[in-house]
Amino acid sequence: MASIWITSAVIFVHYLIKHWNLYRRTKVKRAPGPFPFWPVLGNLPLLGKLPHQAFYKLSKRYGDIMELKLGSVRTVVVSSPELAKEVLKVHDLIFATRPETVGTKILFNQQDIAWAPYGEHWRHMRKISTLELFTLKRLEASKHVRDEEFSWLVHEIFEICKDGQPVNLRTSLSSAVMNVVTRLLIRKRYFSTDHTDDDSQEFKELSVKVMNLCGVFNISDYVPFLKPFDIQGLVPQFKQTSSQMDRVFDRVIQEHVKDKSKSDESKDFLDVLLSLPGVDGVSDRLDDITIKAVFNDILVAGTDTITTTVEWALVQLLKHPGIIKKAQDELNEVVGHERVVDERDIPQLKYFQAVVKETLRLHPAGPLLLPHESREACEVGGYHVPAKTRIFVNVWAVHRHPSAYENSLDFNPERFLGSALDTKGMDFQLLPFGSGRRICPGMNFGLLMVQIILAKLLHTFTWMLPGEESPEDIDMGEVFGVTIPKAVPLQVVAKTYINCFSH
Ligand code: HEM
Repeated sequence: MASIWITSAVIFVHYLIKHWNLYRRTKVKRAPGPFPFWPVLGNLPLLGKLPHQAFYKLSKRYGDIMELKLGSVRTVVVSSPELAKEVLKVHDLIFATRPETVGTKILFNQQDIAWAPYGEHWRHMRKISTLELFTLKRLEASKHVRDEEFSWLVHEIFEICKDGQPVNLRTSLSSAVMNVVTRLLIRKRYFSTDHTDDDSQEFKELSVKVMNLCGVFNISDYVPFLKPFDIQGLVPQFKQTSSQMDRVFDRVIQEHVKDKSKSDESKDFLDVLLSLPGVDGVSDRLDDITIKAVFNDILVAGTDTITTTVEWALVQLLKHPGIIKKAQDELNEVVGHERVVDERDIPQLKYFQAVVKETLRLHPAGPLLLPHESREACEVGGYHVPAKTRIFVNVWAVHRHPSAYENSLDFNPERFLGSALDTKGMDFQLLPFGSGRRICPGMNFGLLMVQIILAKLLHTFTWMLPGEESPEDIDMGEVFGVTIPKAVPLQVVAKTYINCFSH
């Protein structure tokens, strides 16, 4: 027994000396950071359950750029607007790739947009997404889908709350958002109480599984020698979900291939993808693997992000009665009580837009963006960043940086009134959608969805907490996953504000 302890101690001391010497011998200047104390795990134990918050706290000690060792992965984290600009603008091309992870390799074969490494395939897919899928024309053409789904959402909330019962807002929101997304993708509506057929059930279960698996932390991605052991038992789940996805999407693709009778206006995303030539420039259509991967991207990236943002907006508004009143007064002034609010009203709703920006500032759905990786060595903030370093832009910290905002922890939409700051990736103190080559391609769609849902909720209802609960009691805890939702889903009671149920 004693010999095991002595051997372990010798290995540990050897490890410390090796790292210390390595640090001292390095000629180039490396960013400061905590000593990678734990053998094998390095700094991983420092991250806890909310890595964006852990990085934020560490940045207070080590600075706006830090280097850490997560398992065996060299990682640099930047936390200020200036350094975010260096990574996403000055060195955009260098940081334009993604690291490979076990899950995304099995689930998407890295043939999607979000997890594809920088290269020909990603460029091609990105071009398709901007020129064919997320165009202004398609956004406008799909307005009726949003109008229908969100007026059903409002009715559903009305029905649940009409006798004073609380609604779990997240459940209702996520079904409505999922329906909009699946209607755009394949003209199908899966998420409703009257859709209980096997297809809908399988699709619902599958989307929940994909979402959960995409958000899971896999130790094998950081400690590669653990990969063959798969100690969390994730690989069978990835594989099983991947083949279930193949089954579901094969069915949908076959249905679409058979039905060629659609007019241009009635084409969905799948029709568009099926009409495009293959990435290789030889095949007459995109291969099924790529199509399925893009579908998954849109389902994962385009649903929870919206639901989470709207839920946080309402939480903040419930905590700030003066702000919700101002937003509702503005809606009443611009829209009035005779009709329902419409997407076309949003440009006139200046205070309301500021509320949405302030929500995206304090609650960015992707607080660390997606991980970037350096394709070659470069310098950031005067420090050397070697090739193949993982980069996290901690926008959660950037959005709280004292150089960017006064009283940065306060929820205060007024800060955006009369300010030209926007969320389109040009202002590096406000980056909820990222910036540069990897900026969110669904940005306009996502922002519009958040705005119109929130506008409808505020215009139609007054909102109250159930029972004796007071705004101070609202739990503000977060959980880390694909997005950062509230740990405890918000329960609220909605009372009708305008009478939109009589017509
Ligand atoms: C409030 C809504 C949304 C937010 C806050 C959001 C945020 C983000 C962020 C932070 C990234 C990573 C950027 C980076 O790594 O530098 C991203 C990427 C992405 N988003 Fe969104 N997103 C939203 C909605 C959507 C929607 C609606 C879609 C599609 C329908 C979408 C599709 C994507 C895709 C495909 C990527 C990967 C881009 C790439 O790697 O080239 N997102 N999004």
